[in-house]
Amino acid sequence: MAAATSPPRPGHSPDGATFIKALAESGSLTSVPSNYIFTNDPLDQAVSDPEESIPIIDLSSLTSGSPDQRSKAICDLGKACQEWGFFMVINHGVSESLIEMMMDSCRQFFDLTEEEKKEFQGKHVLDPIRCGTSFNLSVDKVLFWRDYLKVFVHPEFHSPNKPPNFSDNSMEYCKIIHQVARELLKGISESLGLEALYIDKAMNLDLGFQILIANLYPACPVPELAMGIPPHSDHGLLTILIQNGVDGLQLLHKGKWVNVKAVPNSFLVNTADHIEILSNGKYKSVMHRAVVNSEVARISLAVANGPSLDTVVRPAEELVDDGDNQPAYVGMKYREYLQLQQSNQLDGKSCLDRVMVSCN
Ligand SMILES: O=C(O)CCC(=O)C(=O)O
Ligand SMILES: [Fe+2]
Repeated sequence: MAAATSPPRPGHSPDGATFIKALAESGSLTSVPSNYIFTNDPLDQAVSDPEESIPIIDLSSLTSGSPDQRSKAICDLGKACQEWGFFMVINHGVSESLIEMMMDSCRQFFDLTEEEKKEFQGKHVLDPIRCGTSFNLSVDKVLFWRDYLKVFVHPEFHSPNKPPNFSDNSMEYCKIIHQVARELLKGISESLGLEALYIDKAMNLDLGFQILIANLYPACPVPELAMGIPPHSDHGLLTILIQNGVDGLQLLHKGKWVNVKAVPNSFLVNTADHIEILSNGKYKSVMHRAVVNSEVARISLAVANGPSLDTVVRPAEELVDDGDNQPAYVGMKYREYLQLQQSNQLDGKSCLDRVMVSCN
């Protein structure tokens, strides 16, 4: 436990990780410790009321609508992927009680003692259960105001054995989220002019790699000086995120940062790097970041839905030719991509640059 006179210094304790939660809640902080100071360009301020509103997709029109409703939903989905790389999903059919239970389990995980959480620290970026602070302490130059738990949940299901209901809740929640992701990917395939199950088959989603990522961003005394998670794109196909009613996610849209004001009970979905690769750049992965606030802790729960680890992802053959649509990305096995992304600093879309043809 941290005494008020000697607050823990995350990332610098002899035994590895200390969590930002302990530091933020120690009552000893009036400012942001220097190793957390993240200087944002003032021009990077986010806007709350963008001229265009963030797209909303009604999942029920996609799964059980009339043919006309389904065609419209596919068209809306394609537009959302092309113009934003982000959309909110409503009428997703996942019960509010399951979402609440899952959120509670995450909160209870972060409320475990430091000693208990350290059991799940993990050592390697591909360890199936890993909790920690910031992003990757061995490479982060500035620390982020974030604690996290990452768990591989598909095709093999893992779970910490504490708190008591975490395993049951995450198994049920992640299974449903996998189905939602597959439904959305059917619509996205069709919006690209491919057959509905194209992405499902090409990415071998029966063995699709799924990671549950719980993020805790404690209240911060001077939020302008710290960053929860810096600008980045996600590595998989689609990330589906919920939060504890506290906003903080921002997206880069047409060169401006936009605050996401979440519609209650919606899923916040973003397209990730492997959709960009597969679509040969027609749909880009969206840059996003999470900011912190001085009032309350924010918890977000992101489920990253990716290809199977052994899939070599490259642009869909149907979308490339020898003329104007030459492949813009080289193929790479998802496992290698993941390892690359998790082992390096989180730095915008630098990982995707490595598979872009123009950079090779
Ligand atoms: O907390 C958020 O809203 C974003 C989290 C995120 O981008 C991530 O976990 O990859
Ligand atoms: Fe992300």
